[in-house]
Amino acid sequence: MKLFARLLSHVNLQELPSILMVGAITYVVYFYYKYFTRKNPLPGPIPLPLFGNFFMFSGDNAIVIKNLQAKYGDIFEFYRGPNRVVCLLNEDLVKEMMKPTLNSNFFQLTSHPDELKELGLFKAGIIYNDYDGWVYNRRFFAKTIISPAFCKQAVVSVQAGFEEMNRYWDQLGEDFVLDLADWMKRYFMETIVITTTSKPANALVRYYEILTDKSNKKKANKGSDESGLFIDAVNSLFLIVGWYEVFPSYVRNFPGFNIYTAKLRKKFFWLRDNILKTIRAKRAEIDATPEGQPLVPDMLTMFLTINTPRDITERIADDLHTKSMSDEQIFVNYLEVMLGGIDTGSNTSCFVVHYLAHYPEVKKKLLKEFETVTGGNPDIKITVDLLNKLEYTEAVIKEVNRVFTVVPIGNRINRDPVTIGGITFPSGTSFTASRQALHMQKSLWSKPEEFNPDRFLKSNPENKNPFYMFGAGERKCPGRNLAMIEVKATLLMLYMKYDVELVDMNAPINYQFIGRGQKSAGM
Ligand code: HEM
Repeated sequence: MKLFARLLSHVNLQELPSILMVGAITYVVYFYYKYFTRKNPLPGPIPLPLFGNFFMFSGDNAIVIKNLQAKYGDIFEFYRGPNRVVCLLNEDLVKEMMKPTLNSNFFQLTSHPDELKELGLFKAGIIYNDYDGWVYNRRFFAKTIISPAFCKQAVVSVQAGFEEMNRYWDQLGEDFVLDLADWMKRYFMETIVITTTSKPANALVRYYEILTDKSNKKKANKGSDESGLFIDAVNSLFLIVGWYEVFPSYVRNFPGFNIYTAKLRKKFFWLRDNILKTIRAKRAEIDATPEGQPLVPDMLTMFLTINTPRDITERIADDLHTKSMSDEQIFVNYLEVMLGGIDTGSNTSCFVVHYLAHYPEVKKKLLKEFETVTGGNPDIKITVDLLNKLEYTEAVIKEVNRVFTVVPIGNRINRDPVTIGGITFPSGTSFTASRQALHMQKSLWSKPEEFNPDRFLKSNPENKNPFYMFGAGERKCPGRNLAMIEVKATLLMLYMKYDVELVDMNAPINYQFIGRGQKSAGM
């Protein structure tokens, strides 16, 4: 940057437009020279310099990829920003990538995780860490989240969150048409924040206030106080992280884009400071709790006490990972809980509601299962044991995810050269697998276009098929157990209390996979 500034100081201002023009033309010529002489070219749409095929992906990525598959076949390429991505769309092509091998050739998820350095996410937490850092963080994350004490507490929080939402719905009255996608997003945010910190995010109450505010003041100032800013920053997380993942620093800092980058950075660092404050307060709270008095088994308390004399994690640490976690490390893990656990759960729940409205026979069977396990009591205290009995509900959730996969695509980078589909790719190639396409493969699923939850019943052989709702391999979703608890409990409470109808039965699910304004329409 300094060199660039020094060069500029020698330039006559009148010559600047011509210099910029020559620079731009040189870049475009260089980009297309590299593009047309690339190794192992695959079919695929022609990219734009800097942006690649970014503009094609403005809607639902899974649908864009499905359309590209129809045109180019099961293996093709596109450009994410200036980086080439090889897209793989059948089980034979992805099986090597999805093997559950530790430190596999496909450990890395993004091509330039170092771009996340500016946000403090590179070599931290789980998603953007190197292998050793990942092992440490993932071990604590995954073991915390499946510990019986945590799951028990999570069920309590989910039920309390639903009851709170229920009170607002009652106050809104029977004739009020609910935007379920908005409510679910807020409800999942509330329950995820409570299970992580034991402190409310006030996401539900704020939404209720905004909906009922006659003066429109709250609507206009929706992000202005602490909880509003928190909700807004969490809602923008995917966008912020995605912006850094896709666009290298020279694009992010390009005049014009730099203003947008600064806006995203501001939100991110506000959130970081806010979360660090919560973590420090929790640390102080633990220190002030007398020995012998039990600590609440939320995720922060577990992280903060790992490898300390107050360890409440039922000894999830081992001889190799003896360090306690720093506030910074805990911050990134908390951020990843929100990145992984809010939109996924809320959208899955909405998609199920959509499919149940269209498949009354399935809904009838589901309601029967709810009736049986609860004895018909809509106010029953929900427990993990009760949720484990919901086999058909689990089958419905999986089948909805098969036909409408909530995280439809996933990325991997190879460490060593690899041969896939007879083509050898150099190390560092970016691959994208479409989980949605794999879930529709005719050779694996009988009549894949048909919605049939029975295929996921334990007695059905299709239940053993490779299934990617939670991904696969060493990076398979560590939150899957919690996710199933939350979604099952939510559906149980919703359908035991309400008869849910869609406003518009003809409206398809309106979904944009990127994390940006994800919505399920018609509810
Ligand atoms: C219905 C809900 C959920 C779905 C469908 C889902 C799906 C996924 C998928 C597909 C992956 C990528 C796996 C791969 O690349 O092979 C993933 C990763 C991840 N998920 Fe989830 N997830 C859900 C809920 C959660 C929850 C509740 C949490 C945390 C509380 C969570 C945290 C994570 C994390 C941290 C990763 C990254 C793992 C790694 O890179 O090692 N997810 N999830």
